[in-house]
Amino acid sequence: MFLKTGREDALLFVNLPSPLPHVRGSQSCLFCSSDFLFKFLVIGSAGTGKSCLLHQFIENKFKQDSNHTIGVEFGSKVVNVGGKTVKLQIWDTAGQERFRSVTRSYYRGAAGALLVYDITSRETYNALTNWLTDARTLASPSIVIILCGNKKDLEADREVTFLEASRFAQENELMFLETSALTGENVEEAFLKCARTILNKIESALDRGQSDPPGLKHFLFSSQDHVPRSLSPLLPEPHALSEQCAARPFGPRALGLWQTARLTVCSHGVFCRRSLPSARPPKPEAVTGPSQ
Ligand SMILES: Nc1nc2c(ncn2[C@@H]2O[C@H](COP(=O)(O)OP(=O)(O)OP(=O)(O)O)[C@@H](O)[C@H]2O)c(=O)[nH]1
Repeated sequence: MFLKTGREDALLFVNLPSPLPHVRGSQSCLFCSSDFLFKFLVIGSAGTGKSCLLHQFIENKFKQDSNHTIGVEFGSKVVNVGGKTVKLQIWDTAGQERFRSVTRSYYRGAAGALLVYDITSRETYNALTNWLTDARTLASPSIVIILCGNKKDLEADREVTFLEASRFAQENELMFLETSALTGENVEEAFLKCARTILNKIESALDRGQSDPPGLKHFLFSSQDHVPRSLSPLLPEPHALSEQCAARPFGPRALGLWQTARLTVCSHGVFCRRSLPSARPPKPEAVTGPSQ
């Protein structure tokens, strides 16, 4: 669906026609049927249960044999948030110190993050400030972070009280939940709460008439930054989709987000790369866009 008026113009890029002609038949492209794509990170010290939280969220079951994550792992899920379909593209990072430089390279473009500590380990709680510093400096300043006190099921071994963690969250402008990847308690809530807040931010920025509010690009689409180098050669050239978009009634404000549209292609490329034809040169109108 393509929309023409003010506010919706800015949403144009997340309402691409589904399916796109050049990806027709590609059932694997979840992005095509989503209104939004948010890049999420799961960060926190080793052993806090980040991989188990992601697994519980995606598979609805506890990951029994979870090993230390090497570098990063990836998962995605389409959820419904306030009537909008949102694809969460979730990067589960390694908590071990030796991978810190690798995980630091994944912050860019993240719209949301789950910052995880283990309620039975004060050490993991004490490390939160360092993780937060990384998130605040390496991601967009508008990143939405939810603090998750995981392993809520291990009440007898608790070392961090709910009250002190909720104070920490308040002081650092974080949302807060205690979760259990084992029982599933509050796991979906954590992801959805974060996604809902991001969506509210986007919508209130657009309501204020900001077609390109600070951080919006980060919210809408992730860039190629997180695409593994091995996949990069498989991605289509940006103009493969630009041409498609240029045939649509762009409003002047939407043009301000042209660069964002180009990034969409990259996201598409990851999921639809087999269906995309080889790139054709862009038409001159693709640069200026037709007037309404
Ligand atoms: N009781 C309980 N155990 C959990 C929970 N979540 C994770 N675990 C256990 O905690 C251990 C570490 O879980 P992981 O998910 O691998 O931890 P991680 O944070 O991804 O660790 P790294 O990949 O090294 O950063 C595993 O033995 C899990 O079985 C939980 O909610 N409750």
